[in-house]
Amino acid sequence: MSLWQPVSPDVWQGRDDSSEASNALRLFQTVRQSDTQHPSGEDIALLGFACDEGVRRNQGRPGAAQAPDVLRRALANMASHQGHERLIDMGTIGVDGDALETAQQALSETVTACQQSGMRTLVLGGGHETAWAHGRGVLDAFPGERVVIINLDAHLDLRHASQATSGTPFRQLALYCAEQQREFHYACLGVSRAANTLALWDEAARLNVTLVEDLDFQQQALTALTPLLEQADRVYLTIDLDVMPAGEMPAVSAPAALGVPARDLLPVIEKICRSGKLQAADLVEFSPGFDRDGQGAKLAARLAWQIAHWWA
Ligand SMILES: N=CN[C@@H](CCC(=O)O)C(=O)O
Ligand SMILES: [Mn+2]
Ligand SMILES: [Mn+2]
Repeated sequence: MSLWQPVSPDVWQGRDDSSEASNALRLFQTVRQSDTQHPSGEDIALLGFACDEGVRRNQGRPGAAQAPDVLRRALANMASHQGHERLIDMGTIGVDGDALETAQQALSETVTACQQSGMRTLVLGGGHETAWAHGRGVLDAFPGERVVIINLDAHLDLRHASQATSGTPFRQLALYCAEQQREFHYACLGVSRAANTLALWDEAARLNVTLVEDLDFQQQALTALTPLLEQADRVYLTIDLDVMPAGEMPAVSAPAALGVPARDLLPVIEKICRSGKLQAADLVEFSPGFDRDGQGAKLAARLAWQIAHWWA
């Protein structure tokens, strides 16, 4: 089986208002496909990662493998504004059975190639195992540069485990940086004290992670961003959708009891996007089977929509 899967033509579909005016367009009419267009330096490569093997290994609720096309469909009918013309859909990378590491390697290499050709990368899907692949791809594209990883998440994902899971990506990235004598810069914003054991908090302290708890997000998150953005050469933003309250975002592997509402997340996301340093972003842990009337998909797609818009 090929790990790379093209996007089916029935995914990017929506309401056609183009007879009303030449700029009455929606994303399905402006997103370009990689096989028909040559990417340029200004483009944002949209990549799906159809994978939930990391969630399965982490004893979670599988389903995140279905995320890429569900999120593409939710994006398709949204109005196309500034920045959205830069989106170029490069297809989806899947996982063959339980061969997670092979799929992660494929995503990592694709991200590095896109980044080195001057594109930025927006990855949709996967459990948080996406971050080991996406983050490594960015690190490999910019050796010698200071890459700051900003994770909006209820969980630290610094687990110590015998194999890669959705709970280990930032520990893997920390080890990877240490092997290369690179500094590891990691911030976890929106983290829940109740959802992470003391052992994980100790690990975060050992790795000098910048932390803003869910309870303090409104007061502290924007302030905490300033030094992070100043010290960065490049930023990798990863959004674990379980950072939001379960009532807003039911469609995740591990729903948050409290969470940070999207309204509070968005100013932080905007500041990161407008910093001029954002190189890569992803939305992970979306699990469509747990959605309610497509509301979680719409909200996740709106975050992706804002990122592409503010990135411009
Ligand atoms: N991606 C990470 N997920 C959480 C899952 C927690 C849970 O299943 O309750 C973690 O490992 O901490
Ligand atoms: Mn996570
Ligand atoms: Mn999480």
